[in-house]
Amino acid sequence: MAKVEKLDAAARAELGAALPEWALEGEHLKRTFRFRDFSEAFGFMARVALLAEQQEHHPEWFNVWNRVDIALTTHDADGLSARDVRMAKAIDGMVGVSLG
Ligand SMILES: C[C@H](O)[C@H](O)[C@H]1CNC2=NC(N)=NC(=O)C2=N1
Repeated sequence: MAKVEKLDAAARAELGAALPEWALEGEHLKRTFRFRDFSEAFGFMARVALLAEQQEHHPEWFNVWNRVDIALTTHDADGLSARDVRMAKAIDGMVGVSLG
């Protein structure tokens, strides 16, 4: 995979406004999601997994029962890139969508 450009300082400064639910921690964007139960949490993870395959960009994540912690970074950039911002926005767009 070709090297990917890291976000520059101006782009990083805009993250708080663009992604208010996400915390910028070093080279990761982090957000914790909570659901009614494990089934809903895992359903969400399945949807994010399909998104990750579409975008060829995969989250670092951790699940315990109804909680899913997601950390986004770009391994090919050794840091944050526009791919993480695009993925975070797409994940935000899924929240609240019925998991059936
Ligand atoms: C070849 C493949 O597309 C790359 O290795 C992709 C896969 N998923 C990835 N996911 C993340 N988070 N960062 C990457 O740099 C990355 N690279």
